Amino acid sequence: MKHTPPRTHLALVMEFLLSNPVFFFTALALVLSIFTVQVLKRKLSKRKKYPPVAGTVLHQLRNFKRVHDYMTDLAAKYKTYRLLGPFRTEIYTSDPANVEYILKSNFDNYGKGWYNYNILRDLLGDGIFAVDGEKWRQQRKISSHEFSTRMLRDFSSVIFQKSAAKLAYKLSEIATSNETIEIQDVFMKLALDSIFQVAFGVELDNMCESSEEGKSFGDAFDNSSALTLFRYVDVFWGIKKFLNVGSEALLRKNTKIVDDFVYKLIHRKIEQMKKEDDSSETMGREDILSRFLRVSKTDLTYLRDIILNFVIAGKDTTATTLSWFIYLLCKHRSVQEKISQEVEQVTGMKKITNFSEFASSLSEDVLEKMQYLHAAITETLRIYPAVPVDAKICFSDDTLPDGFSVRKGDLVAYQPYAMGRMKTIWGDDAEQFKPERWLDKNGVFQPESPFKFTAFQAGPRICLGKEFAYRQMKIVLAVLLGCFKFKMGDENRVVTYRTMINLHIDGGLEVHTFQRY
Ligand code: HEM
Repeated sequence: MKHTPPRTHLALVMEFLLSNPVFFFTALALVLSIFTVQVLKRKLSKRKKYPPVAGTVLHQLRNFKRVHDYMTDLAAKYKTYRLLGPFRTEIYTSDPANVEYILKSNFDNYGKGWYNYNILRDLLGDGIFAVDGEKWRQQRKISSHEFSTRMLRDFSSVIFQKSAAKLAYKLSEIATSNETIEIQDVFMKLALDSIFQVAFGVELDNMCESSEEGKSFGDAFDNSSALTLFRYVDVFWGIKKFLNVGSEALLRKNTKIVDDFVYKLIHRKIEQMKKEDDSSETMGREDILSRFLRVSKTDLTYLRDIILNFVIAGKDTTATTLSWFIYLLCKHRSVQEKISQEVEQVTGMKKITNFSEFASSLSEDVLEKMQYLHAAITETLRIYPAVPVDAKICFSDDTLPDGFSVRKGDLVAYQPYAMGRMKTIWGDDAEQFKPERWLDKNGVFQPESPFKFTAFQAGPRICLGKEFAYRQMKIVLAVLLGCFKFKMGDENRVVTYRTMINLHIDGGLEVHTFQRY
């Protein structure tokens, strides 16, 4: 018997195709089109244009102390550029069209991602700052509703007025001595006290340091925030956490103090509310925690995460902005004088001795009339934005409006600090402090596109506390400038920032205060 060698699958397929010409040509066309698509794809991907490489993350590290200015210099050369890093490419843009694209038009493709979540979750949990997708959407929805209620607005205004008056009393003591006061530290304490009271309905009184518990929470809270941010530059943090050593052991200890305090307050509030339910007295508690407890029976961890995220969001941002504002007014005495005059004109009050009464008179209608003050706060944020760089992770390969491509996993950041200094955006006087640039000829504030003025981010994730922050800052500053004059402790000092996530004044700001009249 003739032995026929076994035929391979390929031989069988070829035999079948040759005996069926229709199949043969169809298969040939299919193979050719797949091949053509592959070749085209390869050509197209070769044609992809990536942003110019402006350096590496090592250059960034070498310029760490002045990193925002280093990146501003790069931004003046390239609107969009790349820095190469060991784990990912970092893309920085100051082009408003790109900013609009990543923050709004293609919002779903840019977010916190696993990278940020992993770093932030020990402190922020599943709070709004750390998450994306459905978890974010849900919290954004309930929180924006809460922030827009009249109840919360009125409740928080009273807290801001009281804390501004308290600060005024403290400054009036300094004004009669020849001493200086470190105003950034005072603003930090004031901001924590106010936001904590709005969030939990409890007075910490950090500013006057009268409560031991409040002080130890305040310290632990600051330490946990700083240690969490340290993870961004510490490549060994994961191992240190596993071994519970060094900065990670400290972080665990401090987060525990924060958690114990917060859970105690939540439990206390639940007990209080139960008692009030029994006696049908449910009104009068408008802090965020009470409102959340009333509308939903959510689990305690989630509640802790939601509320603690507000405290983190609202503290350093407001405090640093107030500090830079006072610094800029010390450097620009004529602006300081104009604001004081505006406060005097709008309120009709000149020689103010009762600070509490004056602060209580600062209703929303009164604040609305302070257009120059509004412009000066906005101008401060343009030059010294509380969040100087804000990075997202790209979720899938993409091309930005300027034609530059980005790859999945790349870090893509917009840069409020650099953008605030770009002549292409603000004109030749970009680096000058000029509140007038925000006013029309009738002195009415004119907002800019949020994709140019990016201090509050933009798009669906725009800062939720923007109006809240303006209201707080306007109340505090109207009281301070209605009552006092400010001068730097050391006029010759070169003031600069400390490189952190928020733009703090390095070493704080010592100022002299004087009664206005
Ligand atoms: C000068 C004051 C402030 C500035 C400049 C500012 C700026 C910002 C920026 C840049 C972001 C985006 C951060 C990110 O990418 O995650 C943000 C988000 C946020 N801010 Fe503010 N903020 C200020 C005050 C506040 C205050 C007082 C609150 C609340 C009490 C607040 C609540 C939030 C929240 C909840 C988010 C997260 C929004 C989201 O992811 O959907 N902010 N803010």
